[in-house]
Amino acid sequence: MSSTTRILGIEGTAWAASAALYDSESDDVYIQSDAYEPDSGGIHPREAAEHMHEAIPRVVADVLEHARETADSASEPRVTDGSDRSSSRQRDSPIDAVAFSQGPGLGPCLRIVGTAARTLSQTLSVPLVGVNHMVAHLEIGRHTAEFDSPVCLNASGANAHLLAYRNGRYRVLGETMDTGVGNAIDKFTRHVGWSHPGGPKVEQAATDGEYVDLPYVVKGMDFSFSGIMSAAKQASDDGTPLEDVCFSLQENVFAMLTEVSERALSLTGSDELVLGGGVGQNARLREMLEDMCDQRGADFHAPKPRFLRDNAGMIAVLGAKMYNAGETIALEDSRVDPNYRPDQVPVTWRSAESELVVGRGDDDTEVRGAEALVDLDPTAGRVRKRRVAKTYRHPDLDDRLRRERTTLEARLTSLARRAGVPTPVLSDVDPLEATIELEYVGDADLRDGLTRERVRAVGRHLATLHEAGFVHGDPTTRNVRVSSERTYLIDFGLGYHTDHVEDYAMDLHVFDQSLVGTADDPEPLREAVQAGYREVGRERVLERLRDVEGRGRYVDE
Ligand SMILES: C[C@@H](O)[C@H](NC(=O)OP(=O)(O)OC[C@H]1O[C@@H](n2cnc3c(N)ncnc32)[C@H](O)[C@@H]1O)C(=O)O
Ligand SMILES: Nc1ncnc2c1ncn2[C@@H]1O[C@H](COP(=O)(O)OP(=O)(O)OP(=O)(O)O)[C@@H](O)[C@H]1O
Ligand SMILES: [Fe+2]
Repeated sequence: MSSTTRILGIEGTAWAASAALYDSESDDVYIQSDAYEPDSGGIHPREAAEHMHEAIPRVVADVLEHARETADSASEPRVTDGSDRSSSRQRDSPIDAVAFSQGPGLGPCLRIVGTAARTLSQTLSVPLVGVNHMVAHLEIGRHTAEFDSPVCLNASGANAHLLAYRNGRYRVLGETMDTGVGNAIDKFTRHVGWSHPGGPKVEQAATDGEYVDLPYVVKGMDFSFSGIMSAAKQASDDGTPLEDVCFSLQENVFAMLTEVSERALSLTGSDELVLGGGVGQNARLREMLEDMCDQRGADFHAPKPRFLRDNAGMIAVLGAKMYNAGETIALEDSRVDPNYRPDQVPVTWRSAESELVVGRGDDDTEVRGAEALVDLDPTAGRVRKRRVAKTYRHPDLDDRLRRERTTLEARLTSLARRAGVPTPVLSDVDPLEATIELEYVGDADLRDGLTRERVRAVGRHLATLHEAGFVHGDPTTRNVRVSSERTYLIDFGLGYHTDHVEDYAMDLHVFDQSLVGTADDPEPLREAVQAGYREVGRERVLERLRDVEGRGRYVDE
């Protein structure tokens, strides 16, 4: 297709009133933005909407003028037989379509963007394209990296999640269980009296800091910031120097994001990672991700800052891909959605060949997991697992995590077997070397041999652990080994003792996300886990699971 596509994009989900022109032939992205800066506190939805009301018309007018000025040099719009997409451009329109952020975001802001987009589309007689803001954060990185099938870490203000493409959708492999990563940092800076946005200030202050211990919470590929944020506020109230708190906050929060990204690469078998979102402007976060990818031989790409923070360029670029796939919407379908999730979007603009092929070779004797190097000796029936140092993590944090997890893995693997769940028998533990030796079990990972029966067994096993008062912590389709007779749970390093229903539900949620991320037809399997769980466990946990799944985490003011 030689014709050029020209899309005008509009963004205004929270703080950035932004418009952009994308020209597919030159690949040029012209962006005009006007930021809302609160006088005090965080983002006030009403004030932000007032800002949009005032600034959106201005940035749109500017970009439209640019589009008119450059229209002559773009391929001449024609009104012909309709066989060529460029022919649909109206004779007097300098663009082919208007793309706008349809959600997620603050309702009052989104509505102003929606109205502006509808008006413009009617004035110019061009179609509308409704863009999911989070998918745009992801696609801009895939576009500028020219990666085929990356895992994407979205680290923005109101969100934090890992996405990977499977079966026509971007699946959420993991996400924050409470606030977005930028909002978490901004809340801390508000507490110490710094103005919004706090991220850049924390980055600045962190340069002179020293490491102090703070909480570190990951659950499979999910994570939570509430504990570390309260601890950081407390530490500063108690007089810990702010630069030390900022430094340690960055070290822990970004190490958590890097760890879950590595786990997603390991689970999907992808060797490409892209970063998206405003927090991606942080140099320390980019450094950690780069380092992690280097260590495991994966490619990392972070778009330029102008494409990381909220901007209409990413809306226009994805708008063009969607427009070319025929994804325009009628006026009556253009309503905005403050809770629009990325996995609700049918991805029609990508070819199916870019699907990841996952699986482990039969003759591999050394496997690199997300955390460990695992030497396999099926003949001798033995496995040696070594948690290697992660150079991206602060050495104090790294030592602590590797030692704790090795000890926990040993203890909980045995405890689970005593409770009646098949697990490998342990032969040696060395916490200082972060090494354990255990029995080789199963013929394949569950990921490579998914059946309803096996998944049902996992449901029963998880319920058995929960009834015994602990969680697995990282139940994925790679942390289950299967043979013709048995289904084993392995890799208990993220497990812990707890009697909270919420923790049990999270354990199930982590497994559920891994099914959605790795199975071709996850629905019957998702039902099978719950059926298995119901045989042994409590209904309350399943009820809580539905609650966890239903939580909207997008807008947090
Ligand atoms: C729904 C949408 O409105 C929302 N947008 C959003 O959060 O804006 P974004 O531009 O992606 O990210 C802003 C966040 O990015 C943080 N930030 C900016 N520069 C930073 C830096 N150098 N280090 C850490 N955080 C930084 C800010 O503190 C703020 O919390 C989202 O994408 O979640
Ligand atoms: N006891 C075992 N018997 C057979 N295979 C095993 C055993 N332990 C590990 N493996 C294999 O090695 C892979 C990685 O092991 P493990 O999950 O323990 O490492 P990890 O680094 O914690 O991985 P991740 O965090 O990605 O789950 C497993 O998916 C499995 O294929
Ligand atoms: Fe954003």
